[in-house]
Amino acid sequence: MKFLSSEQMRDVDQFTITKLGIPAMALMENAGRAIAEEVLRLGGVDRSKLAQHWLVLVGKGNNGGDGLVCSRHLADEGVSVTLLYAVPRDKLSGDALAQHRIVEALDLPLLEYVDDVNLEQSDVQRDAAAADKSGVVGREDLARLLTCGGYTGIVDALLGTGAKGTPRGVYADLIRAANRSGLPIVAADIPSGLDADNGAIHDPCIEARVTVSLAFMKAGLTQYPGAKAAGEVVVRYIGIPRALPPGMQAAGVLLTEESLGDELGIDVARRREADGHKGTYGHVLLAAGSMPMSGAGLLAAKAALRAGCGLATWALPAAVLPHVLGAVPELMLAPAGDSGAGAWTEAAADEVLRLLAARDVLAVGPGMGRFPGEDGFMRALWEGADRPLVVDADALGILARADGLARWQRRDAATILTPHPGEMARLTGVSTGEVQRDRLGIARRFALQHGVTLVLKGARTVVAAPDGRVFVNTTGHPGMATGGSGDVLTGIIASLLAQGLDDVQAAAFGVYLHGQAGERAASLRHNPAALIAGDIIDAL
Ligand SMILES: NC(=O)C1=CN([C@@H]2O[C@H](COP(=O)(O)OP(=O)(O)OC[C@H]3O[C@@H](n4cnc5c(N)ncnc54)[C@H](O)[C@@H]3O)[C@@H](O)[C@H]2O)[C@@H](O)CC1
Ligand SMILES: [K+]
Repeated sequence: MKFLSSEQMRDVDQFTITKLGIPAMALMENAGRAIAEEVLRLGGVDRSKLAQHWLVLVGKGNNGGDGLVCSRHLADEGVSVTLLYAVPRDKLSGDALAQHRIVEALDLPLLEYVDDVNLEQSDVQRDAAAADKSGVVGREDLARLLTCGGYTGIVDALLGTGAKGTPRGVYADLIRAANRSGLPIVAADIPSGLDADNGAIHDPCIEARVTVSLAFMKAGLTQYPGAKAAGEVVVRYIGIPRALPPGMQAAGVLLTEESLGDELGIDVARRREADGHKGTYGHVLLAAGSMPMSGAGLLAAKAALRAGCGLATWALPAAVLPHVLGAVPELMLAPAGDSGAGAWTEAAADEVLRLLAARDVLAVGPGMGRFPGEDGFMRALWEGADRPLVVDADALGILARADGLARWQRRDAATILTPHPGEMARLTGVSTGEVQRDRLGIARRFALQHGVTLVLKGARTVVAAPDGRVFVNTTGHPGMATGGSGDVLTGIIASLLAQGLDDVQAAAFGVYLHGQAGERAASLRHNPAALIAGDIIDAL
């Protein structure tokens, strides 16, 4: 499933209206109808339509217009509706104003929210208040109206993709009051207060039970905390063609079994050749582990085998080898340089590169620790490995400290980096918070700039390709937030590369399989808090 940024959504709207000639009012009609259907689905679970009373919060733009159409359809279904406008009715713009005239002609109950502070300052609002005292709700009345009004739920049609920045004034009041009411909220298009482009939320932001994303999924609904504020996301067709206008590339694609096949050409059934042998499925070389972090190497290597590669060799400091010998009998072990205490050395890079000559892919980093000469070690692998390279964990730390992306030769073979948000922050020199506020944008720019495939881990992992394409994973489970989970992912991705998938395919399918295995592993536990990384491997 494709998702779009707010700017792309505007372009698609414009293309549909001006180039195709589908009237904006027709799109709004379909949008409002779709929202009403979702309201009825939510409200109908335990109540009849006649017993329901929805409060529809209406903003001044087209999002408000959607809310007005929705309320008209709800009323027609026999559901009671009350409209609460964020602005005086004559301040609605464009198509929303046209929709207002319709609901006015139908005599739907209508209230206007007036911020009491502004009441003294604004002539327009004072006039509006004077014109219809009974229809005006002040700040004092707002909480009482929402909590004691007997409403079934709230439709949030305050702000959509046209919103900029933090909700201001009356909008902020209405959003806060809606959240405090505890009533279920259905958001039109996006929860008001959400940044539709990156999933950041402003203060305040609607906390929706259901979000009805119109025409296309919006980028901001794919990432946390926006994904949480959105609740259940339903994408509804409103008459805008599903094919994008010529030349437009979606902001990203959600990874599902369907999109892995259609967009990335992956055989998700993972058929094996009837006459295949272990050589058919590739040979992974892993450089990982040190004393006492040998487990990271074991997890990554075992995950690689479970993900289907024909062979896996684990290169590790010689002194560690006796301690892990036989732990995974299917695995080959290769001692590589050692400081004497089970730590890596700069010279070990030569041995790793020698081993790589007879193998298909190199994964480096899990449990490697810090060591003297790490800069030279990593540079030798970065510049010398003429095979696909997966860089994870401690190897990412070396890359960041050495400023390798700027200082070292650009690689010809495929490169996949798999940072968690903290590692991404060190690679980019910004804070973890800044990374999390714009995961899609930061991942995309980084991949484009450095010519690598970037896997930015965390709930809804982002995969950014060197050509600017972005994918967001949909599988996974909070139980996977446990030590070693990332090592397992590294093994899976390396394994898929060894089996002939390209860098973007391996990264995308890797995060998908990893998340799916995590879901399965969590479901096998009485409480998913008990999930450990080895369970993910077992569930592969
Ligand atoms: N033809 C179209 O363009 C369609 C648009 N649709 C709806 O229209 C929405 C986009 O409509 P608009 O572009 O009119 O914009 P919105 O309705 O999202 O809101 C824009 C209005 O809110 C105000 N505003 C912006 N940022 C604010 C802030 N931080 N605090 C307070 N007020 C703020 C602005 O004054 C502006 O008038 C979509 O999300 C969707 O719901 C649907 O009706 C389908 C068709
Ligand atoms: K909204």
